[in-house]
Amino acid sequence: MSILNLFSLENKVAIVTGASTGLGQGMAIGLAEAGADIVGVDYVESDETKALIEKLGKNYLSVKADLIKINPAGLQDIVDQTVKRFGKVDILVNNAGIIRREDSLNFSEKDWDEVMNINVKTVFFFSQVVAKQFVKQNTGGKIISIASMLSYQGGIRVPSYTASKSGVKGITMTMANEWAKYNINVNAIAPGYMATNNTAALRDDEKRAGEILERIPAGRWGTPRDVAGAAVFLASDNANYINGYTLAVDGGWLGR
Ligand SMILES: NC(=O)c1ccc[n+]([C@@H]2O[C@H](COP(=O)([O-])OP(=O)(O)OC[C@H]3O[C@@H](n4cnc5c(N)ncnc54)[C@H](O)[C@@H]3O)[C@@H](O)[C@H]2O)c1
Ligand SMILES: O=C(O)C(=O)C[C@H](O)[C@H](O)CO
Repeated sequence: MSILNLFSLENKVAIVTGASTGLGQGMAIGLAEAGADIVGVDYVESDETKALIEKLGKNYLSVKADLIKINPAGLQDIVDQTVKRFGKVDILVNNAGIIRREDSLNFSEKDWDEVMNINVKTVFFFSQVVAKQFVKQNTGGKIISIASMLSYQGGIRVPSYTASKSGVKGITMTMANEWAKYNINVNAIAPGYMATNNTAALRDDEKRAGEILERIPAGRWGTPRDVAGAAVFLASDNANYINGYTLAVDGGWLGR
């Protein structure tokens, strides 16, 4: 098989959380361009994502769910809907995530719990129910979770986000260690500073936006398209021997 064919996701089925906008939409489009049908899970359904995927000749199933409040039974229900529609699951992209900004002296329990729930607890339990499905199918599969620069650094006024993204990097290694024997690859992508809703407050703050831009060796903020190629690679057979790794897509930020 040629190296280019090994990038193909033809006949694969990918679940992408937070596919309605931002990095999730970019990765859903990238995976569909590589051949996958997509199940987009979001609390806001997007006609735009659906239209863009269908334009590529791929199927899009939209599942509405609040990933802050969902429990493992609710996540299993999404897997069941996917299997009912497409017969199987091959790829999970745990992308949906939120950030809450407040001084650590004043940070609330609500902002702690909501961020930890969606950014790390749901990532773990969605991975668990999808991994069980991979074992049942006896196919192996790929799990990709979205980490952050704040998996490596402290950040400012974002304690629960930093805890959650450090957690994503950690559990990526734990799950990879345990599930490699089932041909399941669990990896993460750590995007740098990307121009999406997640960073709107940073980009609105002229001083902070300037400091960030000045520190990015690439000299620009990242885009959803920048992470799409990394997601396609990690979802493909070219990544079969990569496990437990967090890949920075950061314009060089961490190297500086
Ligand atoms: N933008 C960045 O600079 C950056 C950097 C590193 C990591 N990330 C991470 O990338 C991921 C995607 O973020 P983004 O930048 O595209 O942000 P975004 O806010 O543009 O997109 C987040 C998506 O998740 C969905 N979502 C939010 N809360 C949800 C909920 N409760 N239930 C279901 N869906 C929900 C939103 O509707 C949206 O489609 C997040 O995990 C974020 O932490 C972003
Ligand atoms: O550093 C901050 O305040 C951030 O907002 C972090 C970004 O959202 C992003 O996660 C960096 O990878």
